[in-house]
Amino acid sequence: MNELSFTAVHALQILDSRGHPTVRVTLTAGDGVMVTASAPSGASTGAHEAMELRDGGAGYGGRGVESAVAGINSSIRELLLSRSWPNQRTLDAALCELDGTPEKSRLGANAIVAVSMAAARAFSNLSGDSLHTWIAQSLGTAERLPVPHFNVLNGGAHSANPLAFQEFMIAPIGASTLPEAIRWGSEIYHALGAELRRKGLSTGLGDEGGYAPEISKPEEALELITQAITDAGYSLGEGGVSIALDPAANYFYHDGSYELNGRSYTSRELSNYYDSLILNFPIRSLEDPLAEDDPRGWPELTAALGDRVQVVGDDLFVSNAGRVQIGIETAAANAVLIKPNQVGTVTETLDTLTVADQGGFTAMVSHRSGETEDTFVADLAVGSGCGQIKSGAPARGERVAKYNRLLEIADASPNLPYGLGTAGQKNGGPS
Ligand SMILES: O=C(O)[C@@H](CO)OP(=O)(O)O
Ligand SMILES: [Mg+2]
Repeated sequence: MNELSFTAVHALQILDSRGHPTVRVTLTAGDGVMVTASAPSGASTGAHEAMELRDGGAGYGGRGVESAVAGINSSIRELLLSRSWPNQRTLDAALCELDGTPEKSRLGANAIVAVSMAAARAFSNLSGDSLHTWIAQSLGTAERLPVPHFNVLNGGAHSANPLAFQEFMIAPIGASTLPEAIRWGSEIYHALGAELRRKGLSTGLGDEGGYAPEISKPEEALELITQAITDAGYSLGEGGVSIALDPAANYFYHDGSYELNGRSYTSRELSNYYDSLILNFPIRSLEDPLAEDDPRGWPELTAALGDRVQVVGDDLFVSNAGRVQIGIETAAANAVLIKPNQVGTVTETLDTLTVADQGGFTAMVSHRSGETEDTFVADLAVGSGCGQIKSGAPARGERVAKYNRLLEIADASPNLPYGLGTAGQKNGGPS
C-alpha cells in the first residue's frame, strides 16, 4: 500500500454553532487532493475529556483557539511534512508524542482531533474508498446506516429553561429505511412545534436545535413528545418511534445528591424514578442517568434497568478505551457514547469502539453541542456499524449536515442495511 505524504498543512479559526471560535484544518496530500476537518466543542463535558485549547474557559491557561491554530501551523505542520505516513495509527501516535501530555493539553485536543480527522479523509482517499468504508475496513466491521436519535427537546446545560434533563430524543426504530427515518423525525419535530404553539409554550430553540419550552418536569416533556409522535401519525415504541434520554446528570448532581423536580434524590431514588418513566413512556436508552462521580450508583442502576434499556456512559467514559474497559469489568453501563474530540484522535476513537464491542457494549456515535458543518461522525456511525447516531434536531445547518451526509451515503449505497443491528438485539429492540 502507498504511503501518504503531505505538501501543505494550514489551519484557521472558524466559528462553531454557538458563535465561539474553533479550529479548521486543511491538509494537501502528495497527489494534490485537499482534505478538511473542523473540531466541535462540548458544553456539558466530562472531567476526563481530552483538553481543548479554548477561549475563556477556566483551566485553559487563557491560550485559546489561537494557540491551537498556531500549533497546527508550526510544529504539527513540520511533523506532517517531515515524512510519509504508512497508516492512521502511526500518524496519530506521532501527534500524541509531539503533544507529550496525557490529556493533549499542550497542542490542544481540538487541534489534534481536527488534524486526525482530516488525515483519516486523506487515508480514505488514498485507499480509493469512501470515509465510511475506510472506517469499516480499519475496524473490520460491517457497515450499517444508523438509527438517527433526534434531540427534539432541550434542557440542562443546552438551554435556559428550568428543565434538568438535557436531551429528549426520538428514535424512529420502526422505519424501514434511513430516508424514511429522517422524514419521520422531521414530521414529529414539526408536530411538536405545533403542539407547543397550541399550548402557548415557547418555540425557541436550545443549542442542539430542539425546542426549549419553559417547562420543568421530565414528564411534561415526555407527554409533549409522545403526543407529537401520535399527532404525526406514528406509533410509540418498537415498530414505531422510541425515546432516548440524556439527562446528563453531572449537571444536577450536587454534594452527593441529585437535585431535580424541586427535591433531592439519592442514586437509588433516581434509578426508581427512571424506572417509573420507563414504565410510562417508550424509552429505549438512558445516557448519563447518573453523575460521573457516582461509581457505586452506575452498576446498581444498570443491574436494575439494563435489561430493559440501553444505559450509555458519556461523561463517565469520555470515549476512552481504558475507562470503557473498567465500565465493562464493573458492569457500570451497557453502552458507550462515541465522540472523537473527547479522546482526541481517530485511532483512539476506533480503539474504544473495538473495546466496547469486545466487551458486549453497544455504541452510539455523537456530535457535540457546539458543532460545525463537518460530517465526520456520520461516516463514523456508518463505518462502525454501531446502528445509532445522535446529531441534534432535524433542523439547523450544523445538525442537518450530518443527517444530510447519511442521506447521501444511503443514496450512494442503497444496499446498506438500516437499523439498530446489535444495538437493538442487546437492548430489546428490533434489528
Ligand atoms: O452530552 C452530550 O451528549 C453532548 C452532545 O449532545 O453535549 P455536549 O457536546 O455539550 O457535551
Ligand atoms: Mg451526553
